[in-house]
Amino acid sequence: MRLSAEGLTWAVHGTPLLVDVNLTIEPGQTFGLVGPNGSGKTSLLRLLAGLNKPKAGRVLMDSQPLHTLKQRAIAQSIALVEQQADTTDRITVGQVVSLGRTPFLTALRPWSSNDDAIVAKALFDVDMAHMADRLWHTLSGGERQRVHIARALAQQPKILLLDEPTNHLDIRHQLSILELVRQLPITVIISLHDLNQAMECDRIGVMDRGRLIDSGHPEDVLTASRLQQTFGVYTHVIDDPVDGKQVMRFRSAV
Ligand SMILES: Nc1ncnc2c1ncn2[C@@H]1O[C@H](COP(=O)(O)OP(=O)(O)OP(=O)(O)O)[C@@H](O)[C@H]1O
Repeated sequence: MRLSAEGLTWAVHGTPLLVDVNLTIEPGQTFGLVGPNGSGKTSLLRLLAGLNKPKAGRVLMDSQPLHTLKQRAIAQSIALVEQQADTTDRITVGQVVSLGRTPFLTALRPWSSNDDAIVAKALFDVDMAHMADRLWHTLSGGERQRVHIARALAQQPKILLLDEPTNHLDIRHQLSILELVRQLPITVIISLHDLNQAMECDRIGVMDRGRLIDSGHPEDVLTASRLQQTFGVYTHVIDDPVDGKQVMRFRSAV
């Protein structure tokens, strides 16, 4: 499914936080969203997920404007993994992931063994199957993050939005989650602070002070001059002698 933003603008108490964002992500692409702290990545993801309403502009799923759809219909196509999502309920890991099936359940279509299988697969994919019966509040930060991703996977979305999904993960789980989402045959938008990891995306967009200032192929977008201008760092680009891929090393510009 294609996801587009047309002239998206968002403000809080008169302060513009997103300004005229135009973006199209083609079906099946993995789009990396990068930018300094406070540049608007989370704000954009929440608008793309239909959680906040734009002051101007619109979001389209294929040709369907998001604002014409009910939240349940949006949740049947779009899943968002937020940076900070918490619950105080006494709820198990398996129950959290089962919530991903909610948009599809009705009186005529109650929980079935197919839903059990989808939840089990989602837990397996994030390496949390062995903790299905653990209480949520006993989990570590990284384990919680993997469960949130599993809940979104259980939603079987056509578009998956992930807000810094690897920030609490150890390196093995960072790599396996990124590999997992890249291989999903769906449209993925993922905000990342690790610019070397962002290089693995099909396309990249750079946010700066509420604007999408550049987008395109990673090597065209994340140039040394862009990194100096937008992130305030000097960058050395090195060719990895093992696989020939480019690796960035950063040095403070001040
Ligand atoms: N509800 C709100 N009220 C006031 N300001 C807000 C609100 N939500 C976000 N902001 C501000 O909007 C700006 C963009 O925030 P946002 O969370 O979208 O940035 P980000 O790029 O995701 O940042 P980070 O990399 O730190 O996660 C920030 O300056 C933030 O303080």
